Amino acid sequence: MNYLQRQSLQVCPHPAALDGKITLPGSKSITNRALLLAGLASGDSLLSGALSSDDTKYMAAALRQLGVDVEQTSATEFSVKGNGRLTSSDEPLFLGNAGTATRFLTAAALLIDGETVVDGDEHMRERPISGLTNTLRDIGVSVSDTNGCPPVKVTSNGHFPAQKVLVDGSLSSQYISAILMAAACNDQPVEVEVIDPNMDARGYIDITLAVMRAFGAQVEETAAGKWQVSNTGYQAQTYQVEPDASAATYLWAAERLTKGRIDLGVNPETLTQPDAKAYAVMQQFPDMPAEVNGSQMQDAIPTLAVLAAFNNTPVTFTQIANLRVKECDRIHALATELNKIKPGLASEEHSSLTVHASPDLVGQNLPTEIHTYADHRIAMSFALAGLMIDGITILDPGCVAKTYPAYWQDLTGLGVELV
Ligand SMILES: O=C(O)C1=C[C@@H](OP(=O)(O)O)[C@@H](O)[C@H](O)C1
Ligand SMILES: C=C(OP(=O)(O)O)C(=O)O
Repeated sequence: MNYLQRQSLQVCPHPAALDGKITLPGSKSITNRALLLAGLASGDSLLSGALSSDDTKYMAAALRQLGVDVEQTSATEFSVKGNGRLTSSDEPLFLGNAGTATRFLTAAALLIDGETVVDGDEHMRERPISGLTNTLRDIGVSVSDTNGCPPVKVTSNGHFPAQKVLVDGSLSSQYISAILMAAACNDQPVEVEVIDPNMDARGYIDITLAVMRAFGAQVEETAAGKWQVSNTGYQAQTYQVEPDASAATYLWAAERLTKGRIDLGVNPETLTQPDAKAYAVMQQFPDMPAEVNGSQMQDAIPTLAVLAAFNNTPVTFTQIANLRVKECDRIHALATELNKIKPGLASEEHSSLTVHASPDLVGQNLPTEIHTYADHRIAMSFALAGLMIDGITILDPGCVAKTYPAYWQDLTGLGVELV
């Protein structure tokens, strides 16, 4: 059954314990960093445990356009043959709605001699990139964006033009990651500093630094939010990608909701991605705390919010304003769809979301069509509500292909019925 092509899927309730074993997809964040750095390196890299999904396919295709020989050699492996530089493409790079690929390649375009156009689908064209394009402009790069969003055009002579860069990462940490990764290919060391060192999603910067170092870069954090990036370039590697922590959150939540045991083959404490922090919060279910600061585990908030609908007491997720500029306005989408299930179930503020817990929802018949806003995380998280409530239908279930194409199959493998 190809669930990705269905217009809708109804999730049949499965209040009994979900038990089984799932092999998680590889981390999107790490796969797209490793693909880029392998592409910037000279020599043959092999990435294993990698994610094969829309986001990584767009990154791989763009790198091919830029002269890198990238081949997906199995469901979880990419072979990447780089020649130490990217070459200009006559055609725009089309990156769908992959924020990582779009932001990382916009900064990498500095290393390309010529003109590079970075574009995405209609959703990506509404996601801000001006924090990054303004930074590039400040260091003398000729760059244009479209009302602060893609398409972006970068014209460069192939050299990173500055030794000091100040980045505003307040709307997306990906801008900072993008600059850091490109900086190692300068012919001089570069100092990268963020305007606010108490940034959201700091854990993604740590992932960037880890993958950079794995590919031979030398980066030192000289003060909070300030890094000295040496001009090492990158070396080809055999590299193992860790499983995706954000994908794991759906299964951790399914386990808590159904009091089951799903073997994901990985200890949450060993995962380096920010969303692994959500595991500890979920372990407190059905008594999750009244306030959860979401700034350092942003992609896990849809999962936690749907779980919170079944908590014993209300939960407010704070410091999550950036959720408004993800694949959709996730605060609004979560509030709207939770309220469709039961009016008053959620309320939103600019940078927070309160889920007014209602454990009595379990076992009720509440026919509800969940609009998913082309957002994989809205689809995957609301499927969890379908395990507990009769009548939950997920519209456009194919949107999960962005990061977890096997999601529906994996649920059915655990015994969940989808109609
Ligand atoms: O760097 C990354 O891999 C990511 C950073 C986060 O985005 P922002 O930096 O835009 O908050 C996160 O939401 C996204 O899924 C992946
Ligand atoms: C925000 C996300 O993705 P992107 O990499 O497109 O920013 C996400 O996967 O939740």
